[in-house]
Amino acid sequence: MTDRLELLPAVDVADGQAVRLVQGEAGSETGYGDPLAAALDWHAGGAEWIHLVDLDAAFGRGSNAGLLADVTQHLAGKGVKIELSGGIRDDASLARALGTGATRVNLGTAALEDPEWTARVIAEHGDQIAVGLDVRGTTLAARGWTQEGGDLWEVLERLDAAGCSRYVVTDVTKDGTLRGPNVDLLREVCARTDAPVVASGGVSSLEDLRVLRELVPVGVEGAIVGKALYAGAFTLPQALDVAGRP
Ligand SMILES: O=C(O)c1ccccc1N[C@@H]1O[C@H](COP(=O)(O)O)[C@@H](O)[C@H]1O
Repeated sequence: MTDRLELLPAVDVADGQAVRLVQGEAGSETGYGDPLAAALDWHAGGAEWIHLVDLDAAFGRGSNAGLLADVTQHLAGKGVKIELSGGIRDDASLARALGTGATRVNLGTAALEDPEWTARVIAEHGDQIAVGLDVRGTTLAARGWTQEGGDLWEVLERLDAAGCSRYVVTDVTKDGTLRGPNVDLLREVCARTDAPVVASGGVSSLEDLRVLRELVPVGVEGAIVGKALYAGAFTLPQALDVAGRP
C-alpha cells in the first residue's frame, strides 16, 4: 500500500480559456490563458494526472468539448492521465468524454438528478467513472453549484450501494480561496466509504499537502490543486516532493 498522495493540477476551462473561479461563482474568474499551454506546463512540471473541467458545460451555458478533447488527446499521448468533468450527464456526453482517451470522468449533476442512469453507467464503466461530491456544509451542489442537490450522506450511501469506485470531494466554500482544505469533511467522508477519495478545494500551501498526505492511510488518494499553482504559491515539482512521486 502506498503512502503517496496523487496530485492532480486543475485546468478549468471557460470560453476557451484556462480560468480559476472563487467558490465556483460565475464571473469571479481569473484567466490563465491557453488550456493546452497550461496542461503542458503541468506535464513539464511532472504531472501524472490533470483534472480537466469544462466549466461552461457544468454551468449549462456552452461547451468546450472539442478543445477538451484536443487537450486530453495531446496529454494522453504524453502519458498523462486525464480526469475529465463538466456536463457529463447522459449517454452521448459520457461516450464523447470517454472517447477522448480520458482515464476517468467525473459525474456531478447527473449523479444527483439521475440515480438510475448513474448506477447503470457505474456498472458498465467501473473505475472509469468517479462522482464529484461538491458540498456546502453537507448539502450537495448541482448545475454549476447553483442548485442544491441533496444530502451528502444519503447520496454517498446510494452511490456506494451502486458500486461507485471513487469520489472527488470539493468543499465549494473553500474552492479557489487559498484557505486550506476541509480536513474534517474529508475525514468524515473517508470514515463513511471504503472508496478512495480525491480531495478538492482550498489547497494553499505545501503544508496543506503534508496534511492531506497524512490522510492517505484513512482513504484520501489524491488532491486537486488549482489556484495555488497558478498563483505561484509553490511549484508543481515542490508539491510532488511533498506528495511523493509516482
Ligand atoms: O471546478 C469548478 O470550479 C466548478 C465550478 C462550478 C461548477 C462546477 C465546477 N467543477 C466541476 O464540474 C463538475 C460537475 O459538472 P456536472 O455537474 O457534472 O455538469 C464537477 O467535477 C465539479 O467539481
